Amino acid sequence: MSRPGREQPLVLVADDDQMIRFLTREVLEQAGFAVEEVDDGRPAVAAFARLRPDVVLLDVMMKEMHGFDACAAMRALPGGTNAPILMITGLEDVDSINRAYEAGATDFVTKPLNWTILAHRVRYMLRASRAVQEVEVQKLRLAEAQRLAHLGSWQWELESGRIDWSAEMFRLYGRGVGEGAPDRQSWLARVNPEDLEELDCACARVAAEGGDAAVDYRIRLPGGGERFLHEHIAALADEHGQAIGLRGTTQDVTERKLAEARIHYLAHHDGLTGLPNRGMFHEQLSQALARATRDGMMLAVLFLDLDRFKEVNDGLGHAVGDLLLQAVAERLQGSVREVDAVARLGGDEFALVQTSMGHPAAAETLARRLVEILAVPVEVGGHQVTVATSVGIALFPADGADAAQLLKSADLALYRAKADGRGTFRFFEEGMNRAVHARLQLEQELRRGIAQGEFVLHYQPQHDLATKEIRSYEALLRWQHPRHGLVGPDTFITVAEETGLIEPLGRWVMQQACRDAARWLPPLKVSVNLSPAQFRSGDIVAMVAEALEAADLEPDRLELEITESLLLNHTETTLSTLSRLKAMGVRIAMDDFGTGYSSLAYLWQFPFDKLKIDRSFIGNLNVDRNVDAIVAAIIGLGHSLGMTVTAEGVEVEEQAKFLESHACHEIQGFLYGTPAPYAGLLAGPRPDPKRGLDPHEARHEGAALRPEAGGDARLPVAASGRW
Ligand SMILES: Nc1nc2c(ncn2[C@@H]2O[C@H](COP(=O)(O)O[C@H]3[C@@H](O)[C@H](n4cnc5c(=O)[nH]c(N)nc54)O[C@@H]3COP(=O)(O)O)[C@@H](O)[C@H]2O)c(=O)[nH]1
Repeated sequence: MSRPGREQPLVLVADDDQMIRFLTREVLEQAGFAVEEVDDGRPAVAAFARLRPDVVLLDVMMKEMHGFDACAAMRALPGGTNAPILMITGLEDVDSINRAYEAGATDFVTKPLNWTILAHRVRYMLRASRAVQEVEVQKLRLAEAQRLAHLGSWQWELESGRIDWSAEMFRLYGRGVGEGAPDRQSWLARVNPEDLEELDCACARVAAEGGDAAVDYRIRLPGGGERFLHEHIAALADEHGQAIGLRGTTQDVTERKLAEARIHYLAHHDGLTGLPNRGMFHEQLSQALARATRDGMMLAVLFLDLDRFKEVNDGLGHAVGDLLLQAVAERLQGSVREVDAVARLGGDEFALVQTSMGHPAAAETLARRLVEILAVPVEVGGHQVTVATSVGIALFPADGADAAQLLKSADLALYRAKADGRGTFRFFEEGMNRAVHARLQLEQELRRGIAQGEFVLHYQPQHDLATKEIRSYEALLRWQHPRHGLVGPDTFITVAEETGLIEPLGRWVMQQACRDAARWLPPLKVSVNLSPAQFRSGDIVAMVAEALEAADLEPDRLELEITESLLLNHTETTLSTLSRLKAMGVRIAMDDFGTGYSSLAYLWQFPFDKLKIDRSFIGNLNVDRNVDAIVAAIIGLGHSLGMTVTAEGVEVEEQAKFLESHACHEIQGFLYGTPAPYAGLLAGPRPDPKRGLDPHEARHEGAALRPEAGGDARLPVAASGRW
């Protein structure tokens, strides 16, 4: 029962009467206490400070400092607040007793002392003191635990309105611990008005019905800012079970709430642009649909896709691609009303809900504006980037009754916008579904056809107009479809380009054409068509070099036909690729010349080896004088620039005569030979015993009608390793 490190409890006895001190010591030592004596108030205070006794017996009447003052002084010392101090008064008057309590005495006894019960009295005091100490320790521990857990506690007496707060409650509310408990009004004034009703109702319910309740609410801190609190409220009942008050525990859950809010945000927003993601857009659209149904209004779903975003990503890097997407998101947000929702659905796809519309024209106006705004070049990562945007529009209620259906319709409309030339918008129409379905089927078929090796090359000769000798063959792709027969490239090239299948397909064409040409006698050449999509994906220079090397074909026997559309975008990159190909020794031909918008500008920028006059001009030769003049001018241009001029689509003798009279170098067309399988070429020329065809004797007539021999121009099946 004594202090730690002390075997017996120590009693400090302060009395100026030596006899009393002696007798007290005798009694207490016999009862198992250790005793320290002093004869006045001042040494008593000093001894208290030094020894920290477990109990003090303090006489009131002493010479220098009486017991009241000594008691008050001890209380002010460390450890003095709860120390058990027994005052010994000689006077049994009320005034002395009051003074003793006022000075802080724990209890008092009067003289003459009853020696029999003194030791018991001291023991009880000591026990009571220990209990108080224990409670104090527990309170401190509880306060510390509450502080660590940000857990406050409070009690509210209903009748008096008195509210007690624990120290942590003050801290939670951003107030000084000693500031004094609040009243109901000042407490609730701190609660966020949006949450007040819920908290107030919960308190009222518990007060009226008993039991408990839990509420989450926000409070406003004195210095600004908010804190989230979790409140557990329980009723305080009297012995009859009647509610006399409320008590509660209050926990700071700000961090958890913020983390939850962050998780919720991340789950519903796109990390790159901060826009709502697909899931949230679905929710927003469903809510907008519910409102539109209720108000009998129209709404529009606009589905946006950036045209050629992949080129930016691949060409300038993903960091630039990301910046571009952020810039697009900003522009989109800046172009819609606050009530309209904008979202990034993934990749370069964005979507928008336009609400409260009276007429479809509003959606058209918005779509037009978006196409325009997004077409303005963006400065990202030191690059001026221009992307066009295609927009598909679906209207509610006409094009779908729910979010999923509307999105599908808008997607189909987008698909049409892209197919119709990009950088434009289209409204959903019945029938789009069927068209898209057919296109998807074609894509699947194409994949299967590639895997099965169903593609073959046909060759069409290009004749020297003066000598009538074949200068080269143009390789033209055909699909030997198991059900549809021989399918021309116009049916599938666009889908191959859009799906990226043009890359493996084009690679195979290049390899096969080089392999075939290597079997012809020099200088017979082969022309291969290149799609702009092939320039966008992969390294075309390496692809050509590999094909030449694998076939052991001299580069100057390969001619690459490109169209003006290739030069419309990223001219600099494309021109540099073309220059690298030309530097390898490969010849470059401008196909379909005259059909583009700025043909002449391209001629000035790149030294093409050949110009192929588009067959739309040749078909109108001798029919339209203007066409005659244009064709004559193109031939003259080719002569001046030192380029070979080839006329495509020559079908009748008169056309050939016109071209001959204007010194056109080469002609290609059904008049001199239709495209035919490789084996069909043998119909005219005599094969070279060592290598293949002799071009000077080669004639190509009716070859297409001949059955294919050997099928060596077929696309190899996947097992060949290249696929
Ligand atoms: N990227 C690739 N494109 C290719 C490849 N193979 C072909 N193509 C392109 O597909 C388009 C259609 O080609 P095709 O159906 O083969 O038509 C060619 C000829 O058959 C046709 N032609 C030739 N002479 C005449 C004629 O006298 N009259 C007439 N009506 N048509 C004729 O012209 C097409 C060749 O044109 P061009 O390429 O412009 O020289 C076509 O655009 C092909 O380029 C491929 O492997 N990759």
